Amino acid sequence: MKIFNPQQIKELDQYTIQEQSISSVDLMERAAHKIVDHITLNYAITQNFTVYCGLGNNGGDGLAVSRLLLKKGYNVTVYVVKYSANTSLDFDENIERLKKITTLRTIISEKHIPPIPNNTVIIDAILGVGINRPLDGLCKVLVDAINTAPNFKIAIDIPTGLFCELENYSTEHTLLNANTTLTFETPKLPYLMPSMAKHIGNWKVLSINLSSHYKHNIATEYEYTTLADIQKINIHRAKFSHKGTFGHAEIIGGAYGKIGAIVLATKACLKAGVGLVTAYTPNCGMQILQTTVPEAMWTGNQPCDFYLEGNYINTSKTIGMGPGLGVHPKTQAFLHLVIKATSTPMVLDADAINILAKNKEWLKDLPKNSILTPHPKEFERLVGSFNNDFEKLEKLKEFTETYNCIIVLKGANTAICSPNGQIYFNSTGNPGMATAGSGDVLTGIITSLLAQKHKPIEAAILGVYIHGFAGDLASTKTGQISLTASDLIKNIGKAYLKIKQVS
Ligand SMILES: NC(=O)C1=CN([C@@H]2O[C@H](COP(=O)(O)OP(=O)(O)OC[C@H]3O[C@@H](n4cnc5c(N)ncnc54)[C@H](O)[C@@H]3O)[C@@H](O)[C@H]2O)[C@H](O)CC1
Ligand SMILES: [K+]
Repeated sequence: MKIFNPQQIKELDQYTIQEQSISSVDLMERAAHKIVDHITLNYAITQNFTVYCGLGNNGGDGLAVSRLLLKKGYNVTVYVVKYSANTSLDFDENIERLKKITTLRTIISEKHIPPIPNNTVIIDAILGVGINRPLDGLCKVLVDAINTAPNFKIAIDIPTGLFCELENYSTEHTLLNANTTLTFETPKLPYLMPSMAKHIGNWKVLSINLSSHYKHNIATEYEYTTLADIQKINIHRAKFSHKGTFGHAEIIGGAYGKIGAIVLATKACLKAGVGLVTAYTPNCGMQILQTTVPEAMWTGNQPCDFYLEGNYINTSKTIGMGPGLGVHPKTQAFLHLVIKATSTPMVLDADAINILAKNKEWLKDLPKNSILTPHPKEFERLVGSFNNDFEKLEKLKEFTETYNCIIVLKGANTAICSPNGQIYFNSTGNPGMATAGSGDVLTGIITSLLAQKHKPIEAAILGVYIHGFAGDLASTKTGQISLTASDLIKNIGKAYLKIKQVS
């Protein structure tokens, strides 16, 4: 699913109006119905609502929602927030429609903000994507008052005060803290940013059938990977395929006391469908590997605390490297040897990333389209610090473009950035996955998909989706708190089945 910027949202709106021969006020009505459908599903008729409406189309949405809720029998108090003299045409039309069924109240200055009763759900329709400057005056004081109130808050489209682009953004600005944001057609970029969660709350995309033609043809910098996107990827197995068809992966890592990381990555690699897998560990890993993963082959490196360059034999296997590797100086030299000896894309995780962060001049030796899977701290070690999540995304693009690689920046809504700077946010997964070994499982899955000849960007997107999906399926049995990395591995198969089932 594409993520549009405010300019594209405006164009999409206009394009739809022409393509579907629908008036903009009717499009607003369609949007309002979707909001009201959500509200009627979630709130009893006894619930009171207080709706704050601005003077543009976001305010128009608020007026239309208020009218539809009143008609259904809800108790709704509507305030028009008079921060300027200008109003939009669809706002004006909706004022006329609403006036016929209720009395409108107006807030004209910061001195006249009415107290907020505690039994009411607040609906924020003050400003939407049309925001072009930080909140000040009446809007700022009102939003501060709403934020102080303990009431549940629903934002229409975006919480008032939020900017969807780096331009104009500052952490200093006031913005409304919603508990739920009901947004139209597409998630907005900030919804995928950790620092914005407290302003957006739980968000839901409501489709208002905007032009598929426009959506299909317009290029966007950001995408949100949904099940429908994943189902376009071919995971079908042909009848006459054999294990050689699905590649040979080599998982390199582990040290004394950290062999479990390689066990997890190797098992996950198999479960994700690779034909053959070899685990490359220190000698102390051999028995453990052969006992816990009999399907895997083992090859190794003698000492247990570091890796020896002399022992490495370059093969044509697809390499996933890093879990439990350690950062001993000899291991660092070994990693450099491996990346120089490899010409096909590889997966680098954990200590492999930490070693590269210490030796940035080696990054240029990475095979083209290699996939690095840092967590936020590892990412910061690679690219340096940043002031906010918008800047983080800029650094992400800069890095992948400079080093011709793919970064999988792990977290809620993992961000996957391609070498041309396109960013794909993942939609699966849950906080239960923030557990030991979860990253090792991901390394195994992505290496497996690369070995199976998926294009590197596809392997990263699909791998991250499957990993999160397995986590969601596992948590229905274990709950999030008890979820372990082994539970993820057990659910990889089910995740594949679900993806295929509905396709
Ligand atoms: N395609 C869709 O997704 C649809 C969206 N709808 C809704 O329309 C709004 C966007 O409406 P718009 O009139 O463009 O902008 P706003 O209502 O957000 O803002 C109005 C107006 O306010 C001025 N302004 C900007 N910043 C400030 C500020 N800090 N203080 C005061 N005033 C400000 C500026 O002149 C703006 O133009 C979208 O979010 C949806 O809710 C449609 O209803 C359905 C289709
Ligand atoms: K709003």
